[in-house]
Amino acid sequence: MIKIAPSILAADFSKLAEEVKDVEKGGADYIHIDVMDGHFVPNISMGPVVVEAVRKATNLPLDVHLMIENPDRYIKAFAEAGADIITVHVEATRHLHRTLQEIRKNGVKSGVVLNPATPASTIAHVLEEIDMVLLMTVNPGFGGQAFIDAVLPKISEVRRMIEKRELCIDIEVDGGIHEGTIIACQKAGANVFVAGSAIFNRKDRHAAIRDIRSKLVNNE
Ligand SMILES: O=C(CO)[C@@H](O)[C@H](O)COP(=O)(O)O
Repeated sequence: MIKIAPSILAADFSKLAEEVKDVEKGGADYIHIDVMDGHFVPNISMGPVVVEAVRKATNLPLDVHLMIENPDRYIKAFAEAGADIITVHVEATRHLHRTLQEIRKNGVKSGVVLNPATPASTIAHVLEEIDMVLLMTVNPGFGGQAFIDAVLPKISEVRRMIEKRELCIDIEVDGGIHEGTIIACQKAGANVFVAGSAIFNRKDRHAAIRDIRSKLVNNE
């Protein structure tokens, strides 16, 4: 199932509810929320109060990407704030298997994130515990960066790992996703596409979502 997930990091925060409603109307499938702690990544963004505010603005699933050290401390808070999917970084999580189980215990779908430099083999032991793998196609921390092509073989590798074990797990890609990069990601095996600047930097967000989606095969 193809999903388009606008990343609100690139939205206008002075009218966040309007921005979220606009992309929902324009055909978004998820709302992607980037949580940064100024420690795991060199930037600070939003926390559970923003997730709570976005929850009130839309019925779309909220896909919450935790770019924070020791995410265990905040899983309950993000679940209570209204997250539907919580993803944690392999590189920032001390006891990954336990953390992923904790996410599901809180009634939320669980996902694991890999930085561009992190090999696919690091998640082989947790595939049964997850609903989604998020493969970063930029180094996390900022919007508007250039897509790293070298991640493409890892997308195919993760897709093969999932198929070999006959699991039903989404592969999401995030960073530098736009009309020119999305096709290669789909061909490699991704089915969930995060886009920040490619959507929010355009005046007509409905057209932006439509244009991105139109590049994909089986795009319903
Ligand atoms: O997680 C991140 C950045 O760390 C992303 O979600 C960005 O927000 C994507 O922005 P674009 O590359 O699409 O502008």
